[in-house]
Amino acid sequence: MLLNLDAMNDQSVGVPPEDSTRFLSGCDSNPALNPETELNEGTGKPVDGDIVSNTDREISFDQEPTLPILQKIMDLSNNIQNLKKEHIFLSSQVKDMKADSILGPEVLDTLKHLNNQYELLKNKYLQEYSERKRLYNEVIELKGNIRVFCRCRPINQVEVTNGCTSVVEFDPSQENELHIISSDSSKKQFKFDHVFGPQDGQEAVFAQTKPIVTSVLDGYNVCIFAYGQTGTGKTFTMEGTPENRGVNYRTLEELFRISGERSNFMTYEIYVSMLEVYNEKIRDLFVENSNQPPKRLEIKQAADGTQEVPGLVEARVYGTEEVWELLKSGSRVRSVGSTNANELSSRSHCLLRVAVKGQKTKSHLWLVDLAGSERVGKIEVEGERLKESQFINKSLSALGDVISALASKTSHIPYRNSKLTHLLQSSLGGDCKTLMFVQISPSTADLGETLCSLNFASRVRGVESAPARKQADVTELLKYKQMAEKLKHDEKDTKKLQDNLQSLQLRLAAREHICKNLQEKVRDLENQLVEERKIRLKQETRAFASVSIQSSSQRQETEKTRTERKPPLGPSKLRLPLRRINNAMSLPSPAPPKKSATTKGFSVASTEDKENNIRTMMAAPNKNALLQPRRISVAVRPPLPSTTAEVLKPKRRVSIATLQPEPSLQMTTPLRASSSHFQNGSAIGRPSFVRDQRKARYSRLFSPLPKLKNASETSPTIMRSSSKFMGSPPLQPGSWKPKHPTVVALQRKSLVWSPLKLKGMKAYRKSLLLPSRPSADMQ
Ligand SMILES: Nc1ncnc2c1ncn2[C@@H]1O[C@H](COP(=O)(O)OP(=O)(O)OP(=O)(O)O)[C@@H](O)[C@H]1O
Repeated sequence: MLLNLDAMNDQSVGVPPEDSTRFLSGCDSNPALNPETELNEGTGKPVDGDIVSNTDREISFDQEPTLPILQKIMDLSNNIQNLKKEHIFLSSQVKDMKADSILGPEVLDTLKHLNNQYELLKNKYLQEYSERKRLYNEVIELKGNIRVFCRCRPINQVEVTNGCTSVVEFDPSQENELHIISSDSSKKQFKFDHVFGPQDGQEAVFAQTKPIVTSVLDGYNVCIFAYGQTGTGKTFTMEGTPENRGVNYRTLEELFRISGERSNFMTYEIYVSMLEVYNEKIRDLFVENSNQPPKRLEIKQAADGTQEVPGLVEARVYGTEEVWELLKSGSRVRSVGSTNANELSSRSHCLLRVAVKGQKTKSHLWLVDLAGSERVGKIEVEGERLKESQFINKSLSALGDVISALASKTSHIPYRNSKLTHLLQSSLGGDCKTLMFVQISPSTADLGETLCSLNFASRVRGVESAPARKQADVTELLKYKQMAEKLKHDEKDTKKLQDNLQSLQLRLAAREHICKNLQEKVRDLENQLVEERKIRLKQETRAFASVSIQSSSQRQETEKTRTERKPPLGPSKLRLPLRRINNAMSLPSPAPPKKSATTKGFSVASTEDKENNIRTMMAAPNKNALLQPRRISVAVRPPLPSTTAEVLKPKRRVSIATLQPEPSLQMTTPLRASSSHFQNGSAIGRPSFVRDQRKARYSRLFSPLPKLKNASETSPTIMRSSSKFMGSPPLQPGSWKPKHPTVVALQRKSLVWSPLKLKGMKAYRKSLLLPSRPSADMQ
């Protein structure tokens, strides 16, 4: 700030110039404090050229006292200087802050980190968004791509005056069905995806519609139309009134809201067009009526396969108010006419097209207010109105055909049968979503038309949910249901099997335990047997030694006795052949046989059983029956033709008796001796029962072999038995030689035949030899 001191001097009255000069000279010495000096910003030094030379204009204030104004100037100059200093200081501070704190590396790092986080969150959000979109779409598809809502308007004043009543009944608990009371008081039920009653406002309607319309932002084509008789509220539902705005306005409002929400990562452009199809002609409703004839619009197929109307005005919209004005202007242009059903009846189909252009997508939403569907006769029209009605009906029936074809998934969809369906082609079918509002009147006067509309809507919905689609769903459901039942059943079975397995395992464990015990017992018994055999062998060896000494003297005597006493053998027919022990027959017994030890085909009866069998056998009249080969206890002997008393006598083993070796051959086996007591199947010349059975047995076993005079002396039975048992040919004195390996072995070896030798006959040995030893004589 420069002060014009010359001027000041002129104005200063009574101030001595000397005093003034003195006063100012102090300020001059320091240029920074000189109010006239403009300091260089930053250095605080005076700017060159701004230094004021006070020598030229020295002012002396000596003569006059300092004026108050001058004092004020001085104060202000001081203030200025202070402020300048402060400014310089603050400037340097700002410079420092810029360099260090604001854009320092830490701040930059933080910013970078935040930026990364932002990108990450943005990507996550986009992923979630696409997933939500997919799920949302699935929900819509599950509900059905073609959905039908029914809306019934309230009964109006005219209808009340005319005495009409409501024919529609709603069940508040069932929001998707309604009943129509017919003239005969019968009720007809209709079901839809949702039913709106007279009390349901525009908000409630749009709440159900919203999920479908917003699909357009996700790239789906959507078509919503209102169908019904004239005056039932189609225009009210779609356009609404300023107080009760309809689906069209609310849809655009919602689209703006969502696009605003997504504006951070997605940008949408929204365009609207409005047209009507009147008498099969397309008219642009955004072109105001003028005196010129309206431009004729046609439908063309675009390169991407969509239907376009070249020349149709498409207005980009940015907000709801703008939309409302456009809709109003379009509605004004629409063709309306007065019918006796509606003062301002829509005589055309009004279509509002909303095009949404996303970053990669472009989709269309059609909001259609159809012309009244009533039958021609109903509204008593003629002339131009009649023609309109015919066009309307034709196009509505074409729409019905298209929806039916879509729902039943037929290969040909008749889109081109009307301008309406042709226009909607790319928004009807495929993965497009379709919603139909069927508007009805509650009045009794409109019952016929109401039933017509409801039947049409039911057909649309019913076909949609019938074979092609719903049935597939039902089949799938049934399949899952069956699978679930099977699974349940299988689980039950598995549980049962597990229980069974568990019990079997327990039983097995118990059996194993028993088995182990039995094995131990068997082992003990075998050991016992071995011991016993050893003892017996010793005894037999001793007995044989003593017997062989007396054998020569006794042989003569024995033979003589045998020849005298031995009765001839019975006829061979009556004698039963000796059988293999495992092929022996059992005797028929009236009583079931008692439990006996059985080992691999060998049945060993108890002593009591054997006796019973013998008795039964004796009593059996049919002897052939006895010959039937059956398993028989080796303890049982076949009956003999001799007396009962003889039969009951203990017998010697036939097998032993049949062995007839060469007389010359000196047999060392005790088997040879056994036949000496056996003649005609009965033991002769031996005590009937010997108390010491073992001794008796030994004596029998080791008695000298009988001398056979000739072959004729040998009983055929014996021969046969012998041959069967040992495989030896009929005996020829002096010529017979054993051929069978067993016999040869027996002759060579000094051994006693015993069932003990049989392998695998543990039970046999156990029961026959050890525990019931006395029964051995029965063999
Ligand atoms: N749900 C409703 N609530 C209140 N008023 C309704 C309702 N639905 C229809 N209206 C009224 O009924 C009258 C006829 O409705 P609107 O013109 O919408 O019928 P429309 O089906 O479009 O008839 P048209 O086919 O002849 O154009 C209007 O006055 C409208 O306000």
